[in-house]
Amino acid sequence: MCSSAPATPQLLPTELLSSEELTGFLESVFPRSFFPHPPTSPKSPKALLTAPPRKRPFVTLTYAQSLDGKIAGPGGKQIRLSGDESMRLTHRLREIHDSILVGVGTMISDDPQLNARLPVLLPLPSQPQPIILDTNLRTPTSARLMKNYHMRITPRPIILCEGGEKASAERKEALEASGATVKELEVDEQGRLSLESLLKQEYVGQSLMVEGGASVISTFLASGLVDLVVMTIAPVLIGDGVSMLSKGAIPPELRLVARKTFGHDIVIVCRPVQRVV
Ligand SMILES: NC(=O)C1=CN([C@@H]2O[C@H](COP(=O)(O)OP(=O)(O)OC[C@H]3O[C@@H](n4cnc5c(N)ncnc54)[C@H](O)[C@@H]3O)[C@@H](O)[C@H]2O)C=CC1
Ligand SMILES: Nc1nc(O)c(N)c(N[C@@H]2O[C@H](COP(=O)(O)O)[C@@H](O)[C@H]2O)n1
Repeated sequence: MCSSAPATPQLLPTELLSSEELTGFLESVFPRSFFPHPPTSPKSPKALLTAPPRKRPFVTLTYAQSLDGKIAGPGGKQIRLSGDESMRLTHRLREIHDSILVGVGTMISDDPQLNARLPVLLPLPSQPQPIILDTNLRTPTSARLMKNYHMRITPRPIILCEGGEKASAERKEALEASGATVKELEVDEQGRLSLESLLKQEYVGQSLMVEGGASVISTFLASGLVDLVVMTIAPVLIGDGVSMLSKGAIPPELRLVARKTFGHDIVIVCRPVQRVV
């Protein structure tokens, strides 16, 4: 007799990855400038003292997907895809980047915390600066990012919106009162917040971790501004759901940099290369 599928995949237990092994993997794929100090040292001195001058911040795009290329369930429902080991990798990535970015679609669906809290919550100076691409200021004022800011768990989030007459003074005021900083950014020809312009902003620091969702992943990949893609592939099938690339997205070619098994998941690290037409 046929029974319905379990909500959570029934997987065999695996060994938890050691901290040294995790660090070793990251050191093998990221530039040296990411690891000058012990992991818990504050971010700004790290960035100021050791990073070599770059024309723009280092951009890491990272997300978790199912075997059928989905990053969320039907209607954008958040799904825990990463196992414990690859989730720890995500949190180490958050720790080593100066800033972390999501789009407003993710803010509305997931209400993410975007902090480094695994295996333990890191002190405020080691947390990345949260940045939200939110053209029309749709971020809920009740977002956990604001609550965490008030509890001194994460830096005050920066919400980026379209400027000029289209910016709603009322929404801006409400979001600032709830604990965010709202800043305006140029828009590109498609009317999206300009990624080129974003990467010139001082609050991005020297490294940006882009976590999604699908639209943001797609525009960053098409922009040619991504240095490294770190994707976690979980051994599950979702079926109906949100694909990692939006409809019509033009992805770049990718070159494999590294791959490693993290528990039940495979983490693949790639470098985008310009597509030769
Ligand atoms: N599995 C994973 O690793 C992740 C999954 N997700 C999932 O992704 C889904 C959300 O994805 P989307 O709806 O596509 O929303 P999204 O999070 O990509 O936000 C898109 C919105 O950002 C704004 N935006 C402004 N400038 C932009 C630009 N230059 N490029 C792209 N967007 C720009 C626009 O208002 C746009 O509608 C959720 O279901 C969430 O659960 C999100 C992050 C990671
Ligand atoms: N690495 C990873 N694995 C998954 O299985 C995921 N669903 C996600 N999602 C991303 O993480 C955000 C949630 O962050 P918090 O745990 O609230 O800090 C979510 O919004 C996605 O960006 N990532």
